[in-house]
Amino acid sequence: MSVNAISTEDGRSIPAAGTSAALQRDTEAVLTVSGLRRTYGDTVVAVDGVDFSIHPGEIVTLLGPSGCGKSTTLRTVMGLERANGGTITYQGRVVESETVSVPSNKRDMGMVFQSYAVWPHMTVAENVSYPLHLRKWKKPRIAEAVDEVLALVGLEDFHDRPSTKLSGGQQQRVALARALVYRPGLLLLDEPFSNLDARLRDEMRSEVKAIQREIGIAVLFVTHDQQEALSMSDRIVLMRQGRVLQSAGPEELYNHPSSPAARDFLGQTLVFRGEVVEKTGNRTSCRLTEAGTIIHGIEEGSGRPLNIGDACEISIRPEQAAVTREPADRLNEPLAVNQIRVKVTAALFLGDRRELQIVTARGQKARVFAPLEERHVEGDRIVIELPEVHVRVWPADATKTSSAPKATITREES
Ligand SMILES: Nc1ncnc2c1ncn2[C@@H]1O[C@H](COP(=O)(O)OP(=O)(O)OP(=O)(O)O)[C@@H](O)[C@H]1O
Repeated sequence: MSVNAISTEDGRSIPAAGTSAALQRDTEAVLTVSGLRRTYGDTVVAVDGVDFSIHPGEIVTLLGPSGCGKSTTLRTVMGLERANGGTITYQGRVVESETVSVPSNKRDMGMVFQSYAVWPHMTVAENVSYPLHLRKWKKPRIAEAVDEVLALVGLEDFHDRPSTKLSGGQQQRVALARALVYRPGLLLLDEPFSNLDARLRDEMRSEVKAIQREIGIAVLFVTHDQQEALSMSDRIVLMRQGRVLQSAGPEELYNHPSSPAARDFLGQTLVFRGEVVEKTGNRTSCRLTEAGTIIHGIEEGSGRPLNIGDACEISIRPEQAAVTREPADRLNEPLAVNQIRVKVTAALFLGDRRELQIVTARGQKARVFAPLEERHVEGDRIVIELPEVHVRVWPADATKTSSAPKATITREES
């Protein structure tokens, strides 16, 4: 499936990603969305001043909870919805603004929907060639482009297969081939894997990413699935209530969320309350409200520096908290810094490790992970260690901007 160059309708040859020609490609944004606004009637503000851009060869993902405006943003980029404000610039020209709205079929973008939208009365090749007939390509070039794209998505042997005789994953590949066949400058993917079973979804994620890397196309991807966003994206635009909360690479977003809302949406978090007792260099030390233990950590985000005496929140990702091997007879002794004592409420075998569901002295429920050799059972009292390098300290009132926590996110009951 290796492709060095891909051909376009007018016979141009576009360098594939990874080739030296591709390295010289234009680094200007393929797509720039600025101040995008979309309302429905007088009451619904679906998109409220969204800004982001996509550079050549990048996968940018719009991620956020249901109803935050992801699909509306994507559909407005595609030209299926009109904007009420802001500008969309694509390949150097404005395609959407107060005065301009280029129709979707003139935008040279490919789109794959959640419901594959493969036409049942057509064969694979007929489905895939359809956009080329609409664009009045000549027959020999259609045949060539269809063969090329079917090879790209691994369907070269399914050319004449009726679309009804395809599995879900194969239909999704047909939809992808149909979106790519005219070599658009941008591929839009709206939750394309959500109808597939878990195994196939994993497989398709890797394949789509490999295809994207191979042809070097820019992608705007919409999902509400954190794992999908983290594994697929070069950059994630995290949205909430029609606005951008934070835009960053997956690791940056996960490790350095700029607000509790961003932190709590992406992944699980253990959160404790406390008070700042010392600040030295990068270290902020807090006394935990519930145990009196001192926790050292790194101050994070939210703009307002903490002072000694301020109420604060201490957070850590569960996988970064370690279960210590504290002997049972020392369990009543004072704790060292960055330790907290908890009780196990359930121990689950996950195959490669154990998940311990825990509760703190003040009733906060959480989960941590332990190696297989740690055979804790319900009712055990254990000590968990919060390594300083992974502990983040926030102003306590910063949570007021936080979105409602998901079921898996735990926070201290106040
Ligand atoms: N045609 C419409 N008429 C009225 N309100 C709409 C319409 N389309 C979307 N909305 C509203 O706009 C908001 C954003 O919807 P949108 O579909 O963009 O969210 P989303 O983040 O893609 O959600 P999901 O992940 O559930 O698809 C929601 O409150 C939704 O109810």
